[in-house]
Amino acid sequence: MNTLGEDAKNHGSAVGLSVDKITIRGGKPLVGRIELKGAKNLVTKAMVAALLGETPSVLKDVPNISDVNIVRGLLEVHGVHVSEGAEPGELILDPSNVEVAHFAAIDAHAGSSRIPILFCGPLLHRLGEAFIPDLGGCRIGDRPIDFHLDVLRTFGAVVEKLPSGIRMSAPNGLHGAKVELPYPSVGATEQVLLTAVRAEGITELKGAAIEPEIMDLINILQKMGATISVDTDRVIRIEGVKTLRGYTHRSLFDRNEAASWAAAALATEGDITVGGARQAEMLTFLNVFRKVGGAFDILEDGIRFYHPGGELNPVIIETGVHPGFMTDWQQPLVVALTKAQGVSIVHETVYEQRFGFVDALVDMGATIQIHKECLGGHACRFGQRNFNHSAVITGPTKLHGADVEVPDLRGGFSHLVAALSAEGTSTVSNVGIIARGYENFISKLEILGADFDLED
Ligand SMILES: CC(=O)N[C@H]1[C@@H](OP(=O)(O)OP(=O)(O)OC[C@H]2O[C@@H](n3ccc(=O)[nH]c3=O)[C@H](O)[C@@H]2O)O[C@H](CO)[C@@H](O)[C@@H]1O
Ligand SMILES: C=C(OP(=O)(O)O)C(=O)O
Repeated sequence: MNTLGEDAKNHGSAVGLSVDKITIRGGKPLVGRIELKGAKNLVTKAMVAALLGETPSVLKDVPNISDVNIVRGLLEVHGVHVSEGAEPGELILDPSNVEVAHFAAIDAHAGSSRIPILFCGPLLHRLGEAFIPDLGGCRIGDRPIDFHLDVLRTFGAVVEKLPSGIRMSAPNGLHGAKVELPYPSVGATEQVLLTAVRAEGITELKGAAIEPEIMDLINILQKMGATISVDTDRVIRIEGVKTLRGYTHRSLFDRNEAASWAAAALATEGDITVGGARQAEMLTFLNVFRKVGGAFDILEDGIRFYHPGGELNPVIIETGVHPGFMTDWQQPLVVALTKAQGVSIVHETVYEQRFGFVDALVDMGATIQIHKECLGGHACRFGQRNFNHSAVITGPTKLHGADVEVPDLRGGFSHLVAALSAEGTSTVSNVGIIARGYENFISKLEILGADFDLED
């Protein structure tokens, strides 16, 4: 992300959101039902996968979020024809006329998403060359791309660092390989999948990430004609094929958005039914939600999350790769933990700098200390490395209104939740960033009875 304000506005305007600030009068429980669409962390990759097909793909439940618009723009720059389908949230992606795009055009469309790096494998197969622009995504750590570049080189890609960015080519084609990731990176696993499916020969990936969004990407690639097996112990085998066809697919729901609204229900002492949420992909979250003192009912078409009354309990959470507690779930839940009776710990083991959002919560009256040590019980990659990656939250504290500025996507949602649960009035600015991953969040707040005003 560049300067926060500029970035936030870009995100908001990309989805028709013209506001920058929300003034929230807190202390009112959020109550009602909202509906989810597809997962930001699947839909955007599914759109890239369409590049691999010889025929058009149809993707359903695509949310109106700015990351989707960025990927759409990048596909269009490469000659993919993208149109709306018959049902709301349906996209038709026709890759019949894929063409080389100029670096400047790619850079202009890359925006602040991390997805452009996943275009490499498909574009190398289709066009023999690809460019990687400056990547965005939340600034919650260094977020290097070394695993991606190493993997692509192993497949036979030639990587050149030019003054304008990174250029990639495959003069001898791409070949299946044995690959082992040093850490089960979601993006690098997707890089391997999107490259190996059309590489010559067999790829064996060890140390793969196995998040539900990755499994759904595998579903899509299998529909396209790929042969992929997921073995035990994070091993994925891919048999490369010469051609793939388009797919028709309804995206997995956004489990990160579901967890955010669940935390909002708990922190505001409310009752929110999240239509489209499913139990299986949220098992770990649901266990923690219950331990904290939240209640949930699994419905046929969603999950009802509510505060059943009584006190909330402190917990110790370590974020981790699936099936662990997802790093994108902790921020709104930290707000609920400020209301728990006692000391909670959140040990962030996925990103080294993901507690930037807590300063605003402290300004609102929370008692949170951040430590460099690994406090969850296990040593992680960030221990002994000077990173503030463990949070100690002492409750219960009453939050009061304050003026706060959204630092990143999930941190931003946690600021909304804090303001909604606080006594008095808060102003949350830079809210456009939230549009990167939360579809229609302002209408959803309205539906749930939040008391707020919007400002440009
Ligand atoms: C668009 C998308 O799907 N974003 C998700 C994806 O991000 P993303 O795919 O970027 O996350 P990764 O799983 O790759 O990153 C995990 C860790 O690996 C490190 N790493 C990664 C790649 C690399 O080349 N070198 C390296 O060191 C990262 O810095 C980080 O510390 O998975 C994360 C972990 O579930 C989620 O929080 C993000 O919401
Ligand atoms: C970190 C996140 O996403 P991204 O990888 O797109 O920055 C997130 O969704 O919380």
